[in-house]
Amino acid sequence: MVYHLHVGMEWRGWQIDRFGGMRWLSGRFSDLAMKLKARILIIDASEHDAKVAADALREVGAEVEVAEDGEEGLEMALKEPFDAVITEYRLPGVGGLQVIAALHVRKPRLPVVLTTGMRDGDVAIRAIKGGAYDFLPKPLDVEELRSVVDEAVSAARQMAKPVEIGKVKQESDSLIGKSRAMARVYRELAKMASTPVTVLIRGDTGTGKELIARALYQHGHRAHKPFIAVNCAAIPEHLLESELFGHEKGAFTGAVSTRIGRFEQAHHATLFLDEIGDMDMTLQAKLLRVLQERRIQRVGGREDIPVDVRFIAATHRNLEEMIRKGEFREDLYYRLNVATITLPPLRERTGDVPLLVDYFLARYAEDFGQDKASIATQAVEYLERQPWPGNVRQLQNILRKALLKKRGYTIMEDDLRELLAESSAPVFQGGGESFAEVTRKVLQQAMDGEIQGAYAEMQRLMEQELLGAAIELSHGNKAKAARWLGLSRLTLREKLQQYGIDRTKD
Ligand SMILES: Nc1ncnc2c1ncn2[C@@H]1O[C@H](COP(=O)(O)OP(=O)(O)OP(=O)(O)O)[C@@H](O)[C@H]1O
Repeated sequence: MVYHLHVGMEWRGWQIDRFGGMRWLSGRFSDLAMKLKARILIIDASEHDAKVAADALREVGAEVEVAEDGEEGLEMALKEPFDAVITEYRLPGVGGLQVIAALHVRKPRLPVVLTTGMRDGDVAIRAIKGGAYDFLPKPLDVEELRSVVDEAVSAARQMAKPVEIGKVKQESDSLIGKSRAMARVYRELAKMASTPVTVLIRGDTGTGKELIARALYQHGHRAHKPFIAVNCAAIPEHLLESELFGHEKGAFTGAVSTRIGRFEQAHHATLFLDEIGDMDMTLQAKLLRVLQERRIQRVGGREDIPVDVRFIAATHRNLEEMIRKGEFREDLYYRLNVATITLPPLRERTGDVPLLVDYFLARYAEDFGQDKASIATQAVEYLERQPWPGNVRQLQNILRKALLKKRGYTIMEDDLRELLAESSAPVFQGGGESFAEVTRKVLQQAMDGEIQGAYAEMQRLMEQELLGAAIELSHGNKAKAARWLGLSRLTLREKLQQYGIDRTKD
């Protein structure tokens, strides 16, 4: 049974999941809006079922191949490049679980989703323990199928798309930057990748924390096993525990079967806990126990299950400040703070801006089918002088927009000035847009892939607007502004810095 909560256009959210618990599907927009650019293999002996799944995925842009039995499917999956595989449990000859086991060994970075019409919860457990990425009951729910496949495809890309450090290669993502601060990051990265220690990656939004997490994984000793990422901020608090720890049948109303959580799924592999600062205090305590004891109990379970996981965590939050406010556990902080990589904000390494500009322009020119992109020297210098509250992500988005706007003509300083003014205009006031219009605009940006997560973006816009207005009305008097806002002066100063709002005096 699926309940869709439609906010605005295609928001897909709450769902009574196939294990009977509430589940936050992906927190992203419908694949219909997103367009799934992926190559998927469906292994199913039922022509009807294969067609239903294939049509549902083709409709959103995926390229789909179908195999009718396990042997053929396995051969295709091993030979050809796919982003994800969907296999039925019951197949003539080589069964679905065997397909999963074989691919887990030979192509551990290829996510495999098991489908079955059997109501036996044991199949799901065996599949996930055997290395399946996820499990879908039949008859398939089209939206659920698309959502799970979309997640699987992004997981596959996170694992398989190489992250090059300091150099540019086709078909790879690159960490760009020659500044001293980035050189330090690369050194830390090299040192920590080959050790099993838990690494905490810190840095403002858009500074490249996810890239670093992928690089740590790819250059680490568990690169031949899966990389499982959980965004703690994208999953509602009360669902996060079950997502991580799993649950036993009957653990809570509606938990109709046992569910394997991400910790267990990441046994012998790597688990990336993104936005760890957004985890609530109770769960922080439970996470600390996992880090110390390396064993878990499923929600509602008694059995201690050993988990051998390499943890990578990331946050853009100021954990020290959170500890002071009683929002983050100090013991967990000390546990996590042993090995850290801190990414510098872009405004502290403006010397890297020209390199990033070259890199992104070349990439986007290729994506947009343009021969080459050109940008005026003054325009690059202008970019070097900006505060970049959204860091590399913001720079990347501005360049993308500039390229689309100029369609092959040289990008000038004025173009960038205009685009930056648009993107950082005080949307609620000066822009003359209503709250509803802004909301729609932000949702549209998320659908276009310009921003990651409309929720965080709205929060950022509101904060920026509120702080900007307070500073303006107080004529730059931070103490006054802080009082009006009900924030400590320290918090306000940090936030102003984060958003690059100055014009202030203490
Ligand atoms: N040093 C870099 N070189 C090249 N691209 C980068 C670099 N840093 C960030 N990016 C790009 O900027 C975008 C944002 O990076 P990423 O998602 O890793 O940031 P983040 O720190 O995890 O942000 P958030 O805290 O908002 O999740 C991505 O498209 C990433 O590829």
